[in-house]
Amino acid sequence: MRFTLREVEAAARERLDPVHYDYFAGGAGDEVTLRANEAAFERLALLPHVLRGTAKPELGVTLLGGRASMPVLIAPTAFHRLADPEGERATARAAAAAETIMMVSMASTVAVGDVAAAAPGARLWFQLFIQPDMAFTEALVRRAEAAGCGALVVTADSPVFGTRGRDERNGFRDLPDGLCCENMRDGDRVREIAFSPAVSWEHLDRLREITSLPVVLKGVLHPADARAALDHGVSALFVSNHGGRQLDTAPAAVDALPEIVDAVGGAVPVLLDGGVRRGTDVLKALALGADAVAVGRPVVWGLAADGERGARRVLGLLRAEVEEALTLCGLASVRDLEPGMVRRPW
Ligand SMILES: Cc1cc2nc3c(=O)[nH]c(=O)nc-3n(C[C@H](O)[C@H](O)[C@H](O)COP(=O)(O)O)c2cc1C
Ligand SMILES: CC(C)CC(=O)C(=O)O
Repeated sequence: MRFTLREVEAAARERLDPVHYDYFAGGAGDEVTLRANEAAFERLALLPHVLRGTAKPELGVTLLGGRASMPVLIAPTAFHRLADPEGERATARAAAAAETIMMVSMASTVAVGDVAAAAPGARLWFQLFIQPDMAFTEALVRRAEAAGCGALVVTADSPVFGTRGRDERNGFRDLPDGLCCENMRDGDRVREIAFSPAVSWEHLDRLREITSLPVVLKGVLHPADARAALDHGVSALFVSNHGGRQLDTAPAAVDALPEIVDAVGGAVPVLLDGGVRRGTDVLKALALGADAVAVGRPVVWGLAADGERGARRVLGLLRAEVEEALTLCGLASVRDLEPGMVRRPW
């Protein structure tokens, strides 16, 4: 039995090809940001209340008109079939069982429509790297709409693909034969995902013109960009440094959160990912103003360790930890978390 996310990761590591483990685990540059994401949570202390006379705490949240049974969502990660033959189908079934939202990566190894078909009742959002070829971007949007996705998660932190030393040293460039980015099919070819520094706010405006789906802007760290995003009509902001895989030495996600929350001023929901490994991390992010968090690697570790069951286990562990931490903090609901409950001990 695996009792913590760390144990799930250790089990995944044993089962994965080391090259694929490194792809999932690694970060950009010296992995400063990768380490900082978890370290920043550890540095924060939770200040509990006592004698509140509460009952079993309420964990549910409503985001963009949809409900999640807990404030822990599944961040978009690529290539799930490297971790498990069922790939994103298994992840989506685990998401449906946990009644939480799965963000399906544009680089999924199962097409988004097939992910939806495999997991009736799953709440899916589609992650998009805006392609400079807006006609193809529109085709992707239509696939996401047809699959019933409830939002587009536009990843803005990847004008180029970050350099990950582990992948360079391992020579990991391509997916094994038989696997590809299924959403990138275009007639009888599979397109490469384009990462382009030319993508701008104008592209975001054009995207909003071609779809009525709400847009979640992912990868925002600068408060000025959060304000600009509001001017461009985004429906939610997603504080993220891509799990330390893009700009190394960008701040830890939870350290960047308060300024973004301040800039947003409650106008739209704020999400966060990066380094969430414990229920107490979830409480800290919510106390500092996030409406929900997402986990990337932990779900991949669950998948690699034990397929759909492993992904369910990860989500179940996080749910139990959030519930226990809320109870120990004397809170009746995730909504009762406030900034005064988080301290930097020094
Ligand atoms: C293996 C892997 C693949 C990822 N693929 C994508 C992706 O396709 N699109 C995207 O927007 N973010 C991607 N991310 C970033 C995640 O959405 C998320 O920001 C990050 O994993 C959160 O950090 P955590 O892994 O510490 O939870 C990926 C991250 C990992 C680890
Ligand atoms: C294949 C990539 C699009 C996935 C990604 O964003 C990542 O590896 O961080």
